Amino acid sequence: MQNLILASSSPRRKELLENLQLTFEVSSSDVDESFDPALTPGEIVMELSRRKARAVSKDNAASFVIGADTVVVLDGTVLGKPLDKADAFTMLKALSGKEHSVYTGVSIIAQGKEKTFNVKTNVVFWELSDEEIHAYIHTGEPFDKAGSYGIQGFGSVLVKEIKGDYFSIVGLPVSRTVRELRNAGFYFPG
Ligand SMILES: Cc1cn([C@H]2C[C@H](O)[C@@H](COP(=O)(O)OP(=O)(O)OP(=O)(O)O)O2)c(=O)[nH]c1=O
Repeated sequence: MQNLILASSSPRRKELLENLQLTFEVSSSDVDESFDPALTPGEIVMELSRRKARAVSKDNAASFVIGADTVVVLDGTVLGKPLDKADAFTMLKALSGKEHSVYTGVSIIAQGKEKTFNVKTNVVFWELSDEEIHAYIHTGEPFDKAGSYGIQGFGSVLVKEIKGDYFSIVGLPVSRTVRELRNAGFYFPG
């Protein structure tokens, strides 16, 4: 019997895996999310996803463990989650009318083997008025999300174009993840 664990506290990642009707547990641990600023965004999300997966895998060596991490990158600057309303406003104002990249790293640990990859998706925002930004912040949606927006919610209205994998922006590149799980020996019926 194969055991799958999602090493994440993100309700969005849980929902994306649930869509596949997979049976899995959720187990997250507080890992240090600081990173070396000299790393590229792809390296950062891979490093953090690896830390999250390893923290859970160490006590669950027989399971398939998935860790993930998402950041938004605008003109070379890495944007994580906003600290407060003012920080969210600064991020959304900076993203307005521009194209940015969303990087999601995924780490799969299974039977002592580790596979880590990252997926980059570009997103173009409409020009946003200050009123629109304030109204969006008022929804409360930005606060637990990289770049201060959620494309799956009210944030969808801010987005003009997506170039790449929608699911990766939400926090888990589902198809690549399942393909890598299969490569690691996981049986996926779909
Ligand atoms: C850009 C974007 C990010 N996000 C979310 C995905 C992630 O949950 C979050 C980025 O933070 P992460 O640190 O990647 O994840 P997390 O803290 O939510 O969960 P954990 O570390 O336990 O796995 O931003 C959206 O939900 N929608 C979006 O459009």
